Amino acid sequence: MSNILHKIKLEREKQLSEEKKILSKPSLIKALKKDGIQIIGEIKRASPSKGTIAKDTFDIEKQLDYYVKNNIAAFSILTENHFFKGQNEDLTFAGKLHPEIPVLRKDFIFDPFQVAQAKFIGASAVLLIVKMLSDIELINLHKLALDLELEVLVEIHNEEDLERALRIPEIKLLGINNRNLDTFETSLSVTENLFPKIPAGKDITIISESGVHTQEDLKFLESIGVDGVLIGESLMKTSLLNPK
Ligand SMILES: O=P(O)(O)OC[C@@H](O)[C@@H](O)c1c[nH]c2ccccc12
Repeated sequence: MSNILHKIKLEREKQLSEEKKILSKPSLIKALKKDGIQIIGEIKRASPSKGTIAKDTFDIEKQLDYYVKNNIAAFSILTENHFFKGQNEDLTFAGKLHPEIPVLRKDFIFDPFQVAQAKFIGASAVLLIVKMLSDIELINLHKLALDLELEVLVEIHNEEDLERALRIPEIKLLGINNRNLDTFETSLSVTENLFPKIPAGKDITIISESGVHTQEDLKFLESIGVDGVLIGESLMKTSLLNPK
């Protein structure tokens, strides 16, 4: 490299690290590693299995405050519009209102553009659903996210998904989805059965997703040993935590 290019690069590196700091977000994994079972509270206005979930009076600011008051570890914000009535603006809003809380972009990601977009709308982490992606897509999208300083929640539902997820280099965060996406049925036994098959010692943070409705469900999942749970419907519809 010519001398001047080398000098410019050194100078530019300093400025770039400042620019990166401006976009840096709190870590979802760190938040999940705290003692006790951690809760990720989701903003889910609707879903293909339940139809409309949010009442007409739904106020996202109030809902986020309710989560924060009850010490949730992170927000999960659906940004898919057609089936889940989500929007990118919800995510940006949550991140600006509570900058200390990590935000997971809950969406159906298959295009590298969506990963970059997650960064620029303010996410701490993105979801990759193993079943939606080929091995090569999984590995490439995962790497792109890490390169952009985003964390990745890799979602699995069965042993085949788990095997494929474990082939992703540097996998750090796994989500066991209790919902069967063909039947929409949820069963916590999905977590009960898959959790022991995840190799210990790889330092993988593990959460259980979907179908958590009661304090007993929470206790059961805590007894299995997951680091956290992701809850949507029950938090949107009822006061599963403390009264709103
Ligand atoms: O509303 P529930 O049953 O608490 O589920 C929340 C969350 O796990 C669910 O919304 C979900 C899990 N994986 C997903 C992937 C895409 C969209 C949504 C999801």
